[in-house]
Amino acid sequence: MKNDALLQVENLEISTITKEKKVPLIKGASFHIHKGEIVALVGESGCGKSLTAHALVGLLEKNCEVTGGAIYYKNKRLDDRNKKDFQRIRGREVGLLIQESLNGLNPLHTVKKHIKRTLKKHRDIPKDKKHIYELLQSVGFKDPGYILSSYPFELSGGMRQRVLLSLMLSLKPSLLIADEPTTALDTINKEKVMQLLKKLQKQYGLTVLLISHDQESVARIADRVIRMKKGGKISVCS
Ligand SMILES: Nc1ncnc2c1ncn2[C@@H]1O[C@H](COP(=O)(O)OP(=O)(O)OP(=O)(O)O)[C@@H](O)[C@H]1O
Repeated sequence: MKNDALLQVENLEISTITKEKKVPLIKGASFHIHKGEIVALVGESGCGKSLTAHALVGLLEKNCEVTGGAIYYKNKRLDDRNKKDFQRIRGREVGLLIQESLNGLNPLHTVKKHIKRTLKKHRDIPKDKKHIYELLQSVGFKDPGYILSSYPFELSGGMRQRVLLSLMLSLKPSLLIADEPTTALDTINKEKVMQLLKKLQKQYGLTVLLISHDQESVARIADRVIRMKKGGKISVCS
């Protein structure tokens, strides 16, 4: 394995397991990400991008398993960890931003409550007003006070997506996996979220695995684009 990679995926195989048999869904997926890089993983619908993303954070569905290959994160095997280990790694080390996360915003809670609840889970992260304001400013909000007092339904899709991103970033993950982070957004908001990721990469050295079926939109901000073929094989696009 390449020792200087933050994440190294080698010959990954993910299968569905039933009582009778194991059916591979992806096979032979290999790629790596260096610290501070934005790598876009593209490929047609159903090729296995989301499965890969979920395997990286230990969130495969119950009927799926990593059945071959290896995942290394900071030079340590990741795929053989137990549930508890993954809970510790998720959020603080590796953050996963998915479309469905938007549904995770509680309509009865203000943004302030969402942020406080996220921060409360981690003792060593600053929770003062200045820090929270900076966090919201870092995702492009010019009036954090207004956003903090808002409920999710009072915000646009793009704003909610940026609130989610701020929740993820508050935990300072070493690696952010963003799976189709802009699907529900219009073109202007799509571009805003993309540019924001680029800005965060430059400012904070954020490392991002950006998953999308839309190569054109992610290629603009990615340092490298890799393509997954149906069945899992990965080739380098640029
Ligand atoms: N829990 C599961 N059980 C059985 N098959 C699954 C499961 N999850 C995914 N698959 C299958 O694995 C393949 C890859 O799915 P995946 O969701 O990773 O595709 P994708 O590349 O992310 O597609 P999209 O761009 O549409 O999100 C698909 O054929 C899908 O039907």
